[in-house]
Amino acid sequence: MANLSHHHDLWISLLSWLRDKHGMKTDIDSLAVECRDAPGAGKGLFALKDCSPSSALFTVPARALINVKTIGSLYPPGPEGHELSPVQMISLHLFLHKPQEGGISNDPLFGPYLSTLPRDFSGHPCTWSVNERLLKNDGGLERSLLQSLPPCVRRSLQQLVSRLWADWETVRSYLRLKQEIIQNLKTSRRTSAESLFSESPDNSLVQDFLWAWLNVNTRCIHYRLDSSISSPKNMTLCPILDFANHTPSHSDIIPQLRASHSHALGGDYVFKSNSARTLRKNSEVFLRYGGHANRTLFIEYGFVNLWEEGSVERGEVSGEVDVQDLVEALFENGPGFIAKVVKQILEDEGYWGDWTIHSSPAPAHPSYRLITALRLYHHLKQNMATHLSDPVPIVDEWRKATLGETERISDQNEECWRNSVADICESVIQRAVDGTQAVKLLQNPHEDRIPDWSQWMQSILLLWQEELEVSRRVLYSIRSGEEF
Ligand SMILES: C[S@@+](CC[C@H](N)C(=O)[O-])C[C@H]1O[C@@H](n2cnc3c(N)ncnc32)[C@H](O)[C@@H]1O
Repeated sequence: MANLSHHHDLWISLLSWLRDKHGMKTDIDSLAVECRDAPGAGKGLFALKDCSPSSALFTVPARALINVKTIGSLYPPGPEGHELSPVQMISLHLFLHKPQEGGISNDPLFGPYLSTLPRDFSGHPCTWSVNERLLKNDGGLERSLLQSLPPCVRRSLQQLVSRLWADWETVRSYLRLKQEIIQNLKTSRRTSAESLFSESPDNSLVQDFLWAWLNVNTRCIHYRLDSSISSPKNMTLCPILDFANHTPSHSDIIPQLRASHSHALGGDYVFKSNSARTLRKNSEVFLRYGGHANRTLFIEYGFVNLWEEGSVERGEVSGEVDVQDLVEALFENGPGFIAKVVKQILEDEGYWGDWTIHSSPAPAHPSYRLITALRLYHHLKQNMATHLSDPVPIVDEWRKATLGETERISDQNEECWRNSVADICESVIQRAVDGTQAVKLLQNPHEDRIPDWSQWMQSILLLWQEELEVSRRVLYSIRSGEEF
């Protein structure tokens, strides 16, 4: 109960800050949502009243957002052009002003907002990876959790975690050059910088940066600050909105910049209800984070969309599996130096990687990128005796089929790549069966300390189940002679 009321107090403080400091309207006519417990997903946003389609839900003043426009002057470029990226800058700000355990943030600018951010990311796979490295021999639990993940999930996670470590190093180098940032902090608890600049900083500092970085990664949304739509600056942390959980089917909240500010970038952020739906009082208000595959949701956000066993295979739920490791292994096990040649050509032509199989739309199918890569491999393999030293004519034939100038390279080539897809599906099926078995054997080592264990296991099992059902379905398509 104490915890519940603590959260409620933080929410009330946030609203007071938004109203008194930033002039936000927080009466029920202007703020139609509130933060409540969302079982299985932490906190969530809920409607305080019925809201008709396209009605205003709330408007967050521009100055209450955390982005390069509102904090950029605190973190100017360093002497040798050392500039922080938006992710690094916002992460640094959160890192410097992380709330004390069980307390609030002393940040004079955004304290009441930072105090509402989640404190615990122990179920996020990025945390498992960082702790495995920090705790070394004591990181056995984290190691077995990581080893229980499907290989493609582990691989995507490694890429994400590499970004985290690179950002941490950049932020440390920046602070080393601009030590006055820490020296001038009046209210932050980061008053001493000694360990920060040592070769191996205290684990607690790394974990605080991880907390900051995960908040940025899981809560920032697109917000136009730069005239170029693809600029990395176009992101922000946004109070209230960042309590919205994801649903794959639709968005109840539609972000938009206030029309009267459309000439100016970085105006107040207005959120309206969906134009095709009425929101019912007390219903949860969802934001669709994007059409992400479950492995992406898992590594970026630490959860997966829930679905019923069998529904991917029945075509009711869409599933996707990344098979890059198996395709690379196929190339590596090919004759001679073929792997090197194939990689070089596919990289040059923009077809390296992102090789997936999909359960929908029917028929379940390999991605075009996967078919294209396999076509090249088999064409080279069939002609390597004569052409590997000069693959230009082979590549030309492959390119023609890729660009649709010819329908196919040859019937034999079609048969070969289809057989490879079937082999890949069989491998995925086998390892999904083994992987599921291994996860079921994993034990919660500290029942009292990991209350969310069964939820973590459910997510990992669903990732394996998706691998199983998608690959079975694609194998069925291949064996039935489906054309893709
Ligand atoms: C933008 S925050 C949403 C608010 C968050 N639930 C909280 O307690 O502050 C994103 C995080 O919420 C959780 N989340 C969002 N949608 C979810 C869902 N459908 N199922 C489970 N967790 C979800 C994940 O932990 C994710 O990283």
